Amino acid sequence: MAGATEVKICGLSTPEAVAAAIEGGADYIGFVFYPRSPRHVTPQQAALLAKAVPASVKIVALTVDATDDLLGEIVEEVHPALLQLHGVETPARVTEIRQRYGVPVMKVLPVAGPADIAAAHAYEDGADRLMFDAKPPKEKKDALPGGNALSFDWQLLAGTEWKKPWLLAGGLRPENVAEAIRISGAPGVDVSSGVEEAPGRKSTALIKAFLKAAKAG
Ligand SMILES: O=C(O)c1ccccc1NCC(=O)[C@H](O)[C@H](O)COP(=O)(O)O
Repeated sequence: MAGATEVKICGLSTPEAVAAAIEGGADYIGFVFYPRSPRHVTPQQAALLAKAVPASVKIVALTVDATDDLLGEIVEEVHPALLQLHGVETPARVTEIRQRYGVPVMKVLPVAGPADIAAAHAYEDGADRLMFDAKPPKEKKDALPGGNALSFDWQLLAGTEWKKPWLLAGGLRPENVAEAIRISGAPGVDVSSGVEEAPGRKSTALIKAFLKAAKAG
């Protein structure tokens, strides 16, 4: 996809939101398998939603330190193109998951400062893709590992080089995504809260506006 920014719309849970992402030109759509999330879907619900997704749009299954049983069920029911690992999975666990299920993996790295960017290099060999997302707020004890509408300093990624394709996430919205791409140099972006009317409730208009702004950016 040289030249065009890849876009992932995450946390979809209705046929309307899935249709808006496809119509708007999303490259990836994400389903969240994490019961604490307002965007959580079961593998069976995701499998139904996935029926409307053309092969040109990749389905991403997002899990957080998932057990092998859950990963196996998701792979069997949903047939994702990518497993997004959003927990504290080690490089060894990332490699193990990739080998066990034969599905490419995207490891998410939480970022608050330069040390987090440096630490991400440990995942370059084992993961197929990387995603840099804002670190959850420390002061909020029950904060989710992602989907917090928080951004980090995009400049931290400017000029960095990676062996694998990567996405920028965290606090992106239709109004700021072009600037985020320009500053960070991100080849891909991901959004959840920035295309919602309320936590877990996606706006079809915001999904389309985000895609338009990111693809133009
Ligand atoms: O979105 C969630 O509810 C979620 C829950 C647990 C782990 C990860 C989660 N989301 C991960 C994503 O890929 C989000 O799109 C990413 O964190 C950006 O979120 P936002 O800042 O809300 O756009």
